[in-house]
Amino acid sequence: MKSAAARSVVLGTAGHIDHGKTALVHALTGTDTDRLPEEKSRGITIDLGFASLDLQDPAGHSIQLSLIDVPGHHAFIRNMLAGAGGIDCVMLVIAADEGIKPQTTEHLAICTLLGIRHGIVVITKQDAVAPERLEAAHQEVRRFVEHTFLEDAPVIAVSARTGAGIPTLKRALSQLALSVPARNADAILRLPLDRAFSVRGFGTVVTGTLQAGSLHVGDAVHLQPEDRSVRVRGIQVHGSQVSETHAPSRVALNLVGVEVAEVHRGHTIVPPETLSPVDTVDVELTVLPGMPALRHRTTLRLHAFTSETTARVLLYPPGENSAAPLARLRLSKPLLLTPGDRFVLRQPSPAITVGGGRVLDAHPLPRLRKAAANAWLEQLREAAPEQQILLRVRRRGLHGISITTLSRETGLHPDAIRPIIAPLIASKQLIGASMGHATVDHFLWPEALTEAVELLFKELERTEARSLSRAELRSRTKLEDWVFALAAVRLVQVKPVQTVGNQFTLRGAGGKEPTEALAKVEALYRTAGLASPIVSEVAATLQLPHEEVPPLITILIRAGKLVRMGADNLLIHAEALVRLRTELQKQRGQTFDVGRFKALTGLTRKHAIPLLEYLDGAQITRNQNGIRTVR
Ligand SMILES: Nc1nc2c(ncn2[C@@H]2O[C@H](COP(=O)(O)OP(=O)(O)OP(=O)(O)O)[C@@H](O)[C@H]2O)c(=O)[nH]1
Repeated sequence: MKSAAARSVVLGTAGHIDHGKTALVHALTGTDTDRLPEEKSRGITIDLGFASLDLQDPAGHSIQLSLIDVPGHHAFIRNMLAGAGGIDCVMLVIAADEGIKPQTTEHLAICTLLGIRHGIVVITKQDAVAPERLEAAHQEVRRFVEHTFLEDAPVIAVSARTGAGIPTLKRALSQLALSVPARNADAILRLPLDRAFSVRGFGTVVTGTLQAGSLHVGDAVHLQPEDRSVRVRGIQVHGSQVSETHAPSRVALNLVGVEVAEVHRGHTIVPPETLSPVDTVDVELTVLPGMPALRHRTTLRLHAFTSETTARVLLYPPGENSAAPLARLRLSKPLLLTPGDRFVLRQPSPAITVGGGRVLDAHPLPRLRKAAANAWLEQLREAAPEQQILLRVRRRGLHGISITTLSRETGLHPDAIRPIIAPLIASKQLIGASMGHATVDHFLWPEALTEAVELLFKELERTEARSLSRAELRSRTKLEDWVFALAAVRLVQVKPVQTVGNQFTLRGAGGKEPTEALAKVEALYRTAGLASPIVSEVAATLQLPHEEVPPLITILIRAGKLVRMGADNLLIHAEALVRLRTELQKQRGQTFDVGRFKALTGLTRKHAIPLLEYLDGAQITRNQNGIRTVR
């Protein structure tokens, strides 16, 4: 964020055609913002114009005012909207001779819909009217701004032609700039582009009003909605080369990695892998006074920042706040939107502004029932930032949410989310997990953890063996790795479950009353004696599901019924081993090699070798160069 000594504020003009906006910007800054030949020949503004004004606050600190001059002609409202979408405050221009006209009203309404709360009213062309008319214009203006955000704004009469009133206006603009609150420093870098052109020797240059964050020369950024990587080769702010710039500011960027034909107004620059375009948003609507209520399934034009698209309005059932109905907007083209973003809705024909609104959620969950989504939005719309985070974690249920997704959903930088979420974790309103990283970066609603534990427990109860390996339990419950890890820890704390290695077993399972499958497996090994089956053969022989056998074997090993031969997959029933041991003890001191052992026992080499190694390990035989002696 910039220091108070170099405050930067973006001011937009607004007002009816020919009321003197461009002339006023020229009188204030010396810049003629009408640059297009058609603008010159027709004497009207068609597209946005840009200028800057260096002011000082009473303490002598400099204020840089970026001015965006917008067209007043009703045919160019979409250009006006592209400019007004990113301003901090407005200068509503009204000609003394004409007074309030249709676009005076429409522009003020648009500024209100865009959430602009600071501004100034300028009565222009004071030189062209008699003092009585000027006085009447003043009164007309005062009545006009009653009950609007400009109600208490200064109203200053000027003449761009004679320069009268301009010094007073400059002082009022300094005051206005000081009253504008600083931009949200927690928001993710975002630069909606309003122009793209090519400059000989440099290549692609884009311009826009930096809404949030900072840009530095050399930054790797993404161009949305194409999600294209580009690099910032150079930055200019009001004609001066700079190495970095901070929101809010008017910036021109020289980009590497994109041709001029591939980038245009409506594209947005964001940091890589952060914000992404969306085509469905849940919003709070505002309908302008005098306009009929919006109908379900109406199609309108939506304007947000420098973007526009067609939006289909799907109304939620009317709630308590009938002045601001909730709706889902389906956009015909993905746009970059985050909660809190304002937008304007226009009817295509006749082209009029009907309303606008505020984005509540740009990532609605798919397949969520309408009533549930509606209830959630009703809570969200009034919620403070920390409550919003709680609501967002809670609605993810068993899936929980990562800090990256939370950042994308809220539009807030992860570093801004962490201090909000840390007290929520400390007070146990949320559960945090660190997936092997130093920082906690995944979050879960406490009741979701309880639910996950129940899921694991039920899964164990459902299996015949009452025992499952970690991998099997995880794949059956289909929980995210990190949620499973949290639930597995909690499972053994709160449920009658024990773990041995990677095996989860219900306590008491495999005890006095062996289950049917357990008995079958044991019987198979008992009958086989030393020539026992390998594990994969057990499932086939007994026609058991493949994955159920290892847990049963684990239970039998733990119960002392089966003995594992070394690291091999060979298991032998304990009774067969006892018989062999008794047999060998009768032959103490005798020697034999592998071949003789095979002949005596009838075993193949595959069985004989691990069994002999087991006997050596158990100190029943001693091995000297392949010749065993019975101890
Ligand atoms: N007498 C007088 N004429 C003015 C004054 N300001 C502007 N004009 C004239 O009014 C006409 C329109 O002025 P602009 O500044 O182009 O009006 P605008 O509001 O920018 O028009 P659009 O951008 O097309 O909406 C021009 O002929 C100006 O010379 C003023 O203070 N006094």
